[in-house]
Amino acid sequence: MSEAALSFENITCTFVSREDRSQRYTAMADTTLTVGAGEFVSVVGPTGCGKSTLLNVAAGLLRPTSGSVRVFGQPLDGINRRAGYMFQGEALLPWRSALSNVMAGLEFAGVAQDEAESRAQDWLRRVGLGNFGERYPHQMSGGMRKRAMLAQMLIRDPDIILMDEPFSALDIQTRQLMENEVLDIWMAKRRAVLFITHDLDEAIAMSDRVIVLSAGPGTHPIGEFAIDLPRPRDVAEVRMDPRFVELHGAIWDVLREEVLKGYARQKQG
Ligand SMILES: Nc1ncnc2c1ncn2[C@@H]1O[C@H](COP(=O)(O)OP(=O)(O)OP(=O)(O)O)[C@@H](O)[C@H]1O
Repeated sequence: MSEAALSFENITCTFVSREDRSQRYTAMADTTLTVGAGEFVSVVGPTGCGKSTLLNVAAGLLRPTSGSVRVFGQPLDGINRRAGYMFQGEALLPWRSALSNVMAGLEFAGVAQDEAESRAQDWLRRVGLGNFGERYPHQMSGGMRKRAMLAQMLIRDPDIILMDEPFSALDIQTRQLMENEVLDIWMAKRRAVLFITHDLDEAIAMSDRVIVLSAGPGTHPIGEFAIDLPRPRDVAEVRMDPRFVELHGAIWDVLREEVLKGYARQKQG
């Protein structure tokens, strides 16, 4: 069996509590999960349960309190150099054009200017921004900025792709277009993807496997579902598939209670 691209082994993350500095809050407890090479895995869970914490651990930005992370079998120590990430917010440098933003990672890695520029131009074309390389972030729509961020991440050809609700700020049509684009690119490259979302439809439409997290504190996986829908998929059309509806029902059965618990916790403040 080939080695997992990413494996979390008994990960626990505790933080100093924001409410009472003398207390600790256990965000994630004893979490074990893997993402196979070439596998698209989504993690869903109620708001505030620890999804971003999990991604930060995978990126090497946050060291777990206990447990370990392996990247293609090697213990992760520091930043995960084999991963590219795309977070919820805006990550473009406002003083750089789209082209210049997309080539930034290559420049930092010491790639020659000419080559960086031609590869960036190619990636801009692949994400549908071929004619917009000169635009600055404030001259682009939210969807265009997300496309540029996608190109900025993919240009470095990471072996593992980490995405934290990357399209949550987009309108539904733009979002579905981008989800399909990500799937097309993923089908061509088959990198390992860990995709965080609170949107169950998005998770099912895109993934090979969906993992459900419990509400915090002490978040951990409570369900795992193989998504056996045929590929290639169109994220809008696949939702009509009777098997999609069936999977949605089964996963929602597990997720519902946790969403209610998470909501109640938030209301308590
Ligand atoms: N640096 C920190 N210090 C203290 N508490 C933290 C820290 N980071 C996260 N937490 C807490 O850990 C829990 C999990 O946070 P996290 O951001 O991972 O959740 P999430 O599932 O990504 O949330 P959302 O669905 O709102 O994006 C939350 O209760 C949060 O308040």
